[in-house]
Amino acid sequence: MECRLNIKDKIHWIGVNDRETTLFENYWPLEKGVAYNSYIINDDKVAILDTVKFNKTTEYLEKIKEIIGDKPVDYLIVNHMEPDHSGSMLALLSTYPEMKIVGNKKTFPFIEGFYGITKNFYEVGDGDSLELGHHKLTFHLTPMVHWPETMMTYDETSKVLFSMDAFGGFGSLDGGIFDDEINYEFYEDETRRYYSNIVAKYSPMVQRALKKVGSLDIQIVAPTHGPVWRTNPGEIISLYDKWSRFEAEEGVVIIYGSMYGNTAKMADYLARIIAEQGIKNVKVFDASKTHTSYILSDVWKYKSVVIGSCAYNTKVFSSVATVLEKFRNSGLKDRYVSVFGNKSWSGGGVSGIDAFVEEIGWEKIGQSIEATYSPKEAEFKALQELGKEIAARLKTDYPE
Ligand SMILES: Cc1cc2nc3c(=O)[nH]c(=O)nc-3n(C[C@H](O)[C@H](O)[C@H](O)COP(=O)(O)O)c2cc1C
Repeated sequence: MECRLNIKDKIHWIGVNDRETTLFENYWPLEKGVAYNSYIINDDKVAILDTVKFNKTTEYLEKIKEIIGDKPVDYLIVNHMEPDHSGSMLALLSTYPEMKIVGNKKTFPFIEGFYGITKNFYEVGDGDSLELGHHKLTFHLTPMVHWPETMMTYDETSKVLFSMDAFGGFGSLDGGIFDDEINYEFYEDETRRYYSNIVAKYSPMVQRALKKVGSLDIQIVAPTHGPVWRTNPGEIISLYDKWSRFEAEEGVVIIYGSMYGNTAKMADYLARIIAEQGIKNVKVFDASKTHTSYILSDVWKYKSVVIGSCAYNTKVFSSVATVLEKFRNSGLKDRYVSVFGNKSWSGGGVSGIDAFVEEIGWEKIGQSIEATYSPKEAEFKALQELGKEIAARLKTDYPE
């Protein structure tokens, strides 16, 4: 992509696309790639905001050179130290040895620990400013969104918020880089998937950060992944606000684990009942087929969750157990939950999910339904009642 891509005034996007890495953090699928966004302000002083992952360093350094020619880079502003953004730092410092590395006091131990760099540090505190000539940057410390050292940088001149991973999403930038140039629905989904997978555990800190930058006049949100939000920055800010308050939409996510189809049959039956009641957003996931990444993203979106499992060596089936562990770790609150499953002797699946429900504190709808060998008349009747109860609750919560 054109490396001179201008954001505003003297600010350029110098990010890169990564379509080779298959798993983000070696866990979350990147079916549509990811972009590592970096920005350069080519003012009297040259400042770069965050770098890119190490696998893209050569391309990245070329982009910088094309913009600034023989000028040196004066500052590298480190909003976030995760290696997908700091991975080219050492190469950048080797190319520009006089460059000052700007961070807060929590940033520098990461720099030394990861890269052995101990010099050129320029420490800033909350509210400090840095003049580049025309542009004036201020620093806003936003710890634990989602690492200890995280901060955001605001350009007072151009009203751009460099927000690091906050407001970022999966998906490479395929030509379109601004919110008015892209398929919005795709990037909204991928941004929610990124939020629920990567940032969500720290939702209370996200709320704190939103309050902190809420008084700024933000005309452009420039995150380190996903689109740059220039036409409607308020949209992504309000989505983040909604997600970090655990606000949900009308809909049901049914997740099941099944070896021989009996639990799957119950899931499909329940889905049909709920749809018959007029609930349009009903998603059914086989936990053994769909990566937890996508399930978590939809559970972040919809209010009602139904979890089903066969009994497996006295426990919840392994693929469902993985999903439950991710739910637990994500800190998600305020969901409805219902439970079903199958056994052939003393069980373990349904009782395991029940223990999870007890622990996570979501509101339970209906009684747990457990079939033995295979679901029969009694279980189908119970599923009918459950489906109606879930739908009725949603209709009350989300009146048309
Ligand atoms: C490897 C294996 C382990 C099982 N462990 C248990 C168990 O611990 N307790 C139990 O009641 N049933 C156990 N079962 C039986 C299944 O849970 C039962 O047949 C159930 O109906 C399967 O549901 P499904 O068709 O959705 O896979 C086990 C079955 C298999 C194949």
